[in-house]
Amino acid sequence: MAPMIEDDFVPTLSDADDVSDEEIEVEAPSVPPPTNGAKRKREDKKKPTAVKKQKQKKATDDGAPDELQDGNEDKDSDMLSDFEFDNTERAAALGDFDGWAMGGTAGVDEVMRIVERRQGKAIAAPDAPVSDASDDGVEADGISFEDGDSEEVASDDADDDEEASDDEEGSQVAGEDEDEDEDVAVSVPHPDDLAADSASDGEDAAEMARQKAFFAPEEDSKPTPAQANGDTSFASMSLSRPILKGLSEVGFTTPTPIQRKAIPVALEGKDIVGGAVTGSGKTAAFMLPILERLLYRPKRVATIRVAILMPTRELALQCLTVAKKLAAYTDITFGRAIGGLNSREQERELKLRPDIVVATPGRFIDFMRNSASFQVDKLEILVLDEADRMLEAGFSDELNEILETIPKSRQTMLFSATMTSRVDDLVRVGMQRPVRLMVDAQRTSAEGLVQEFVRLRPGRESRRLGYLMHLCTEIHRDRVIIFFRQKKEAHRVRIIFALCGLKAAELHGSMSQEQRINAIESFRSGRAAFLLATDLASRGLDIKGIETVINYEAPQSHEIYLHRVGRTARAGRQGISCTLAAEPDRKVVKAAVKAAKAQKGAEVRQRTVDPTDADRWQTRCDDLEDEVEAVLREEKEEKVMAATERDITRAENVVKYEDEIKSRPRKTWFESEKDKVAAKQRGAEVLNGPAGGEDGEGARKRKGGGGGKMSNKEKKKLLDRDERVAGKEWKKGKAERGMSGKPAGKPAGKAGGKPSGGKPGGKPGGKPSGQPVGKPSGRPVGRSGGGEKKSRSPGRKGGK
Ligand SMILES: Nc1ncnc2c1ncn2[C@@H]1O[C@H](COP(=O)(O)OP(=O)(O)OP(=O)(O)O)[C@@H](O)[C@H]1O
Repeated sequence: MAPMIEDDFVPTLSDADDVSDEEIEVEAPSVPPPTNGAKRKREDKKKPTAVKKQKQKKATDDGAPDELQDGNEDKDSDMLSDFEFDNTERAAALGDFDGWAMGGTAGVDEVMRIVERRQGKAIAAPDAPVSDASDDGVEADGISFEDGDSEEVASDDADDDEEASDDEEGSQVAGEDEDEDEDVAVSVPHPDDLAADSASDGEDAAEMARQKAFFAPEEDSKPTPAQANGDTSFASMSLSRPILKGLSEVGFTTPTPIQRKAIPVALEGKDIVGGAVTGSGKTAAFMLPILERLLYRPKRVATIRVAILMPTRELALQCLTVAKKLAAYTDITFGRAIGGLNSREQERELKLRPDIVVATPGRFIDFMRNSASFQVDKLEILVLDEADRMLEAGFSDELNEILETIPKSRQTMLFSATMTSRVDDLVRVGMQRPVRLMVDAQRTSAEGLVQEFVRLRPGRESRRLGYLMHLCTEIHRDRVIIFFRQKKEAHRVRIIFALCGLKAAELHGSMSQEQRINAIESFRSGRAAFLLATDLASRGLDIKGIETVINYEAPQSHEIYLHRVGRTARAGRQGISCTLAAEPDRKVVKAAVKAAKAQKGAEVRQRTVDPTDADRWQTRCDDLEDEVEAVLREEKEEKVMAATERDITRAENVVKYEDEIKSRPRKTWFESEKDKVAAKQRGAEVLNGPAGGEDGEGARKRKGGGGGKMSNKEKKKLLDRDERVAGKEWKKGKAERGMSGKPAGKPAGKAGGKPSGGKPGGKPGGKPSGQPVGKPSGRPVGRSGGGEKKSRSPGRKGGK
């Protein structure tokens, strides 16, 4: 039985910390901590005023030396009464709370500009409403970007988290438009589906036994006195006043089921594997106990205590916004390590050692390696949101490096709407007897979701766009997110929407971060009625009032389908998903319909579209083909011109700031471009089946349309191989890892790295430093001192 949490006693972070005077002396909050190596000298060095000014500008200043160096609705009537939110009170407050109200320059729309320019002289506007896109807009609120458009930068951009987007969009490297044709995701079974399909009863039983041994039994926490009296509010959960004030500010009065389960367990410091349907409040489920525990941290020494890792930059930004709002009445501090945003600015924030760092893995590693002031050796809590995604092959290298650097002795929490319970996946993360908290049955969709399917009969697949246009002009006309498998297709359809006068924005990995955020802002604010996105946007995005999700094609797996359709019908609201289902989409559609039928209360319906309506639109779109090509050409020309201008500015800056640039130590990179491509390939293989060797033949055949199913032997082989690779990676020693594909120059062991604040790791004979109270003891600590900061790698990429 879990111990009762007394009103006045909440286990705190680092209660066991031995805070020495030495630490206090060296760690004045605003002064960067002393450290070893050349990097410190650089940080201490006064920068020229010109450079400072440059840094304050947004990333659109292509020539700034930083960039050179960094190269790198409320339809409240729709609320379900049994969703256990307090609807009445929330309605008023929630109207104001929007995790995406973070600014952005909505309206900077290249496609619209080109289309309008061309429409002025070329084609007559169709009889549809005309877009009012303009170039004015609100300035981004505290977000500055890196120049993601530069090819030179992109090729060096090891801190870029494009893995997330690119994996989801196929194996293509962002920015390489020429290769788009290779970016075709073949409709083949997802390995998870295969595993589920092929698992024999014997394997099931063995896995169940392993899970029983691996997970701690879930115990009901003893109700607090308030709860015993029937109080189900947050106030009954022993949360402190500042947290309750934050909650009331955002209008959360009653915990959702996952929050009710997770908060007490997380407050005890236990590891958690949590799963609950999309839009059910998982973010607050891990954030609230973290904030509560941080209230009781020792405050004399600033230390990074919590890292929250997300698979995409947009999610990280969203999570940060929500966290800051919940923490509005506390003194808890936040930092970012998010790809695509200005890294100097983030580095400055991180130097202050914020309590919580919200990060994407690539940028997190970049700071671990290249910023001496980024100390993660005192990390006490690690959260992986969208954890099943983070555990996929595309992220395994990053995750391994992070896990081997941060203290083994920590609390780890994993959350996702499609959370895996497979022990092999979870063992990798180094969890200790985690508590499994699965609120909803596996593979369920939100209660308020109606799932529509439009069947495209054989021979009518080529009319897909005609169907989409009909749906978007006649049926689902506002607050619609449309998912595509390929960036290229999303962009093409975006141009067609613009040519037809439909207000749309697009979101995919070939866009700069600034464009990505502007696209979300444009959709969020209602300037764009449609958001045309790839699976970059399928997970986690919480944009208020999305009424409909359209799947232009079904995604690769049922899991991704659930995440996509989960962008609507969130937090007890109603929503519709509409999937265009032709023969290649069969497998996923079948799984979705089967799951929905098994789910009590889930509504599935078939929508019929008159073929002549679809044909009329298709003909119209076909007629626009030449115009689409012309727009694409103009876009390309503008890109080339912009790149040339950037090169000139860059060259001028190299000359102008030569001394400053040379004085900086070079960065080390987590992955070379080649490594990145290889990692993406591995991710794509896991999703689509291997592309080379014996298995590759099968994959090629499938891609070519022949033989769509993997044999049982192929499935087993794929799974076995993944398990072997994962197990090996995790067990490998540092030295061994250093020799196998990790970037050259990475030290195999500790090289004089001093833990943050000069405190030696681990109290002699005591609990390892940073071990939260209430944490089950006995976690094997694989490294001395609960984590050493890696020394800066002498390895250098490229050579200036
Ligand atoms: N206790 C609560 N009361 C009212 N609204 C809530 C509560 N908790 C969360 N919400 C709202 O529910 C919505 C969904 O929350 P959140 O984004 O955390 O869902 P999620 O479970 O992480 O979804 P996904 O699986 O898609 O990432 C948000 O708009 C949030 O503001």
